[in-house]
This record gives sequence, structure tokens and C-alpha cells, in this order.
Amino acid sequence: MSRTAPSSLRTPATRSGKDPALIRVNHLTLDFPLFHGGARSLKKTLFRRAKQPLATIRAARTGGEVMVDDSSSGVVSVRALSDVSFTIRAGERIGLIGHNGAGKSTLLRVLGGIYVPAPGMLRVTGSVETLIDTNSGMNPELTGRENIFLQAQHKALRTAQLRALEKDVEDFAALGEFMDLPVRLYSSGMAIRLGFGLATAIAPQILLMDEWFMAGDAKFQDKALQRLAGVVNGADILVITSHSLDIISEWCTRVIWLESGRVKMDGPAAAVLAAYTEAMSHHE
Ligand SMILES: Nc1ncnc2c1ncn2[C@@H]1O[C@H](COP(=O)(O)OP(=O)(O)OP(=O)(O)O)[C@@H](O)[C@H]1O
Repeated sequence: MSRTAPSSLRTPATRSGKDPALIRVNHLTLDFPLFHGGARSLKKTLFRRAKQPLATIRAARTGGEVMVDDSSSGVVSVRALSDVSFTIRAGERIGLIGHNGAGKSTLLRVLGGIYVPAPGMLRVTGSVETLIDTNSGMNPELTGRENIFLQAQHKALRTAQLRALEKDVEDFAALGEFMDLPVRLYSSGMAIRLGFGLATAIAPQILLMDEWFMAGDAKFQDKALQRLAGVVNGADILVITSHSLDIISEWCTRVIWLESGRVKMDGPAAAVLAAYTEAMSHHE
């Protein structure tokens, strides 16, 4: 069984003469509008708590800031990211940590081009692969095998590379006859196997990954970790969100700690994890 992507598929930028990967984020803010003036009851509740014309209610360590705009529009929104700035260079492995609703997944989706921030500046240099949603980039009506062909087409692979990709993903996902059945029939664990196998078959320059992608049965996790190690070694940049400080300390060189959408601390993994653990111990 193949546990790492075939070397013929690997094209890390730093070894292929492309520009090194880079992520630059400047003063990035992202709001999710919740409702407009029509839906009054939540708004009234929020105003009772805030008693300010333009109120910012910061929940204690859960969620982003809830913004209530008292102008005629009456928009209520959640500020998931607030004035976030950082630069990630090739060779760095970043862990995103923070409380529930701190903005980790939202930030990952912004970096992956799924959400467009406003205002703010985002510059990403290099090929990006996201391991965020099990079905991202997959057509559920097509079979697992057809989805492999689709990705190969998307990446303009030659026939020999396509065959190598097909074999590699088929071996890794170990879906048996389900490989030739539509993806919509897969269980979530089966979809993760295929999605993970596909996304990690060709090392991207930048790999963005949500921790729950490591979910699955113990045997799969073991296989996935070994395969991921190969991809991370081939990728220029890894950004991973996790609540597991063990995973973060094992995989990351640098940690960005988010609190209510803001960067609370950004630095070497050991230092940020120590500060985070210390802060958490005061909140228990
Ligand atoms: N699609 C959405 N619509 C409205 N609000 C959203 C949406 N997605 C996220 N949010 C809000 O944005 C904030 C940040 O959410 P996000 O999912 O990024 O947090 P997280 O740090 O990944 O949390 P967790 O650790 O619980 O997964 C939360 O307050 C959440 O309620």
C-alpha cells in the first residue's frame, strides 16, 4: 500500500524553480451579516445588553463580536475576523488556535479563497490545496474514480501522471467497489478518505487544513498522519487549525492564537502554546 504520494507527482515550488510560497494578510476584517431590521427580537435583546447606539458585545471566549448597527439599516452581524495581519513565508508551519468561534475556520477559508474579506488585503503566492470540507472540489454525482479524473483534468496532468494519481488515491482510500459508485452514497468517513487521498496526492505549495480532517477510525488516522507527513515535507507552507495542542506542537513551528476574531498572540509554537495553556488554566 502506498503511504506517501509518488515522488513523480511531487512538485514543491522551492525545488521546481517557482516563486516561493507566501501568504500576506493586512488589516483583514470579515463580518457575517445575520439579519436586517425586520427581525427585531434578537436585536432588542442585544440592545438591552448593550445600551449603546452602535454596540459591540464581546461574548466571553465564545464566538466573534456581535455588532448591532442602530442606523436605519439595522443590520446585526458577527465580526468573525477583526483587523488581522500577518505574513507566512515558505518553510513555516502555522497552527491556528483559539476558543470556539474565535475565527480559525473562517481565517482558513479566507486563505483558501472561499470567503472574500472586506476590508483588508490578502496576497497568496503559490498553489493552494484545502482540506476543509470533505466534499470540497468533488462532484457528489460522480464516482470516486471519476472525481479523480476530474481533478487530474483540472490540474492538467498527463496520462502517466493520471494513472499514478488514480493508483495512489485508490490504494490510500481503500474504498473497494465504492470507488466506482457515486460519492453522494459515501459515509462521511468514506468521503474523508477520498477527499484526503486526493488533496494530498500532489503536494501543493500551500496546504490549508481543518483538524477534523484527521477524524476517522484509528487505522485511517495513522495512515493519514503518515501521508500528511510526506505532503507537509513537500509543501512550502502548512496552516492547520486544531483544538489539540499536541497536534499543534508536533506539527507547527509557529502558532497564531485568535481570540474573538483578533490575533491575541503570534510567535514560535512553544511560546504561544505556553501562554495559551497558562491563560486557559485561569479560565477553568
Ligand atoms: N456562515 C456563517 N454565518 C454566520 N456566522 C458565522 C458563519 N461562520 C462562522 N460564523 C461566526 O463567525 C465566528 C467565527 O467562527 P469560526 O467557525 O471561524 O470559529 P472557529 O474558531 O473555527 O470555531 P470552532 O473552534 O468552534 O470550530 C463565530 O462567532 C461564528 O458564529
